[in-house]
Amino acid sequence: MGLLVEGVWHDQWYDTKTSKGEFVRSEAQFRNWITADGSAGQTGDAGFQAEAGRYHLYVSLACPWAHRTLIVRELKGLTDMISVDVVDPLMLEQGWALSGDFAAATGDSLFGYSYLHQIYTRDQPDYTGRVTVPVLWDKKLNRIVSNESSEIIRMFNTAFDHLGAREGSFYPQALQTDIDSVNSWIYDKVNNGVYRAGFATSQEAYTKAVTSLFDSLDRIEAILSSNRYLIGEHFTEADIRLFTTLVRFDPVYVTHFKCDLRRISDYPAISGYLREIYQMEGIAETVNMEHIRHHYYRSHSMINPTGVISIGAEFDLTAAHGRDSL
Ligand SMILES: N[C@@H](CCC(=O)N[C@@H](CS)C(=O)NCC(=O)O)C(=O)O
Repeated sequence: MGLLVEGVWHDQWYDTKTSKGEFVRSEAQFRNWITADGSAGQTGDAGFQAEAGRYHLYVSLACPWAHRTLIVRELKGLTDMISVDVVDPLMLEQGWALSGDFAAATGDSLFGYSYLHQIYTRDQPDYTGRVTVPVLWDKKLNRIVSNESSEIIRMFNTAFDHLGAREGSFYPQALQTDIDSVNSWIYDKVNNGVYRAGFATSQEAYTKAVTSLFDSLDRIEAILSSNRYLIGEHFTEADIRLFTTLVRFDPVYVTHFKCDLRRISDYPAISGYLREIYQMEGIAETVNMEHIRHHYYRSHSMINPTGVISIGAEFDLTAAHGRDSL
């Protein structure tokens, strides 16, 4: 675990000293957008026109943020248009590695690099910042388009539609206000909340994060008790974003991140909802529990110095979900 400072790799854990033990996630720095016609998107440069075969994703199968991009790529039918490399599950002294030495890890098919930080410095030799997944790479311009998953899924959602992507939007115009509002508290308290609990280095910071996490899961349980999805009957990107956290919750976050007030299996509506999404066509193939469990338990040595992987609670994702009646 580490970061680049002016293009040089430094092995260091997150600094929580200046934030009273709170984990504060840094902003992603590459914020260009692929668009249908190559015009500039909401931020960044123009010139990233949607083209089949031009773009490449670097993901970790362990990472909930990268997982979102894999799901939208799959559901939008973009698997033949956008290629993917999968990093090794363990993120150690050199950060994300590309040895390919683990089932389903691919190595780097573009450059044969050993570490993801080499992709960052290939684009920006003096880059300062964290080296995170996902990374969306442009094979034509040899540049990083984006390393922000929330924006990558929006590009996948529409930019390739005229090239034959599957129809339908996970962020339809009429629902955008509702989706944005749900995303904002779920991001802060749940998606990032588990990390704020797990990476806290003070009791106060941990208690604050874990309390708002479970208050929010209670709120989600109430919503899902009468609604099939977060936004009524519409399955949207808000559900995809929540799913990638939920599927890691009982197997990892409960024990490894000390999110142990309740388990997802204690929430009937959320459990059914998690199962339903897992069972949607194409989703189960994006879930790799080996990568997930190896990554967390073996990469965060300051949380789990022995590297022992817990046995994990039983939870059958393939059991009947019972959500049809909603
Ligand atoms: N804002 C980013 C966050 C991505 C992120 O933090 N990914 C984690 C893996 S789950 C990572 O690569 N962490 C490495 C690090 O922080 O050094 C996004 O949503 O794309």
